[in-house]
Amino acid sequence: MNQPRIGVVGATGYAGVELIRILSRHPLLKITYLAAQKLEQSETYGHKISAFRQFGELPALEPFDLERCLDLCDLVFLALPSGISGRLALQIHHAGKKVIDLSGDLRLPKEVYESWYGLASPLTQKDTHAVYGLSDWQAEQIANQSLISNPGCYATAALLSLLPLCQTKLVESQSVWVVDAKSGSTGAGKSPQPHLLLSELSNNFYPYRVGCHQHTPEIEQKLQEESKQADLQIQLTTQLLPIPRGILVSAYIPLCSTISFTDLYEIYQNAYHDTPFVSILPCGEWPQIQSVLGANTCHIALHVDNRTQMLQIFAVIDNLQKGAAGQAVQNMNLMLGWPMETGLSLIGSAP
Ligand SMILES: NC(=O)C1=CN([C@@H]2O[C@H](COP(=O)(O)OP(=O)(O)OC[C@H]3O[C@@H](n4cnc5c(N)ncnc54)[C@H](OP(=O)(O)O)[C@@H]3O)[C@@H](O)[C@H]2O)C=CC1
Ligand SMILES: CC(=O)N[C@@H](CCC(=O)OP(=O)(O)O)C(=O)O
Repeated sequence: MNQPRIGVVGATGYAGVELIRILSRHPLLKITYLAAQKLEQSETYGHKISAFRQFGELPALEPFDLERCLDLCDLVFLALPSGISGRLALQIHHAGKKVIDLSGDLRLPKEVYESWYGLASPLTQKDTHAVYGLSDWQAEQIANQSLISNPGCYATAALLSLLPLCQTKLVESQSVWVVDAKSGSTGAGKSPQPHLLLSELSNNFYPYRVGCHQHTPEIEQKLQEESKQADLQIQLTTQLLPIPRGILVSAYIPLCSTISFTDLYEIYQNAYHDTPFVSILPCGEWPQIQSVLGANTCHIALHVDNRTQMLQIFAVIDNLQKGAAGQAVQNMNLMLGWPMETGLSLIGSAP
């Protein structure tokens, strides 16, 4: 079989570069199209992104052109800002190509998207719904699909932490689940913004978009679907850490019945027994962002507090890997019928 031809649009952004880092080592495909926006003319990728300086096997980086993208690709990753990405994803998909959209544009119903993102949704009534690409949770639903909406970074860490609870009777119906989430600065993309200056960010740490973060409905939607509790809510706090990469989610969940650590651990092990990318840590071990940097992995730790009748659940991911490019490549592997770990590292880069 010919190797599938793969394109990346948004190839100079943080998620795009991470995609190309992974795809350039993937054994079963050929990268045939790399595009961004602010380019006068085509140039070598290594000239623009110096980490690739000596890597001469990539196509030239071009200003995006839809016709060329359709001519040159069988499957396209869109790593573009929300508000731009979804519309292009639908155009490319309607032209018969497989698409993985990393933006928030196709993750939510039209009205919900418009109220949380403050942008016009690209969805119309007749659009095929994209499949939500939470690959470690629903690999079967992703296999052989042609339009995937890749989850948000906070949403990935939160959902991997919380979804196994949805199939138990451990939690109060109508309870509010507290999700305290912290991210490194690459989560905000590479566009210059004052709050991302070294002098603002270093030696600093603070919450942002409290009460209105766009991943709130994305997380609630999936939890409600899996628990069949339409009123389940989360209280999400997002915070900016003075590090470039990584997310730590700490979730606090009221219990309505008691459970031992061993039984809870078994529920989580069973939930992720099919994936090599999610590890449940043994009793008393706590996850560290450093352990997942550069890898498409998620480490989850559990604590049952019998004193307060609460569960504490902690998860770490690399926002650019499991939270974006790594999960997107895992989704591609599933879509194309390949083993889902193909081309993906299981080992973090730290220390
Ligand atoms: N960063 C992260 O951790 C995560 C990001 N995401 C999502 O992935 C997407 C990309 O994020 P990120 O890489 O951080 O963003 P960046 O701002 O770092 O990169 C955006 C990329 O899109 C390109 N671009 C922008 N507008 C256009 C256009 N009209 N036509 C062609 N190319 C265009 C930019 O090129 P140029 O510079 O030439 O304009 C750049 O290559 C976003 O939707 C984001 O929400 C999802 C999960 C995690
Ligand atoms: C640190 C930081 O700013 N992180 C980003 C997360 C980016 C992301 O995943 O956003 P989408 O929903 O558009 O994909 C944020 O909080 O908006």
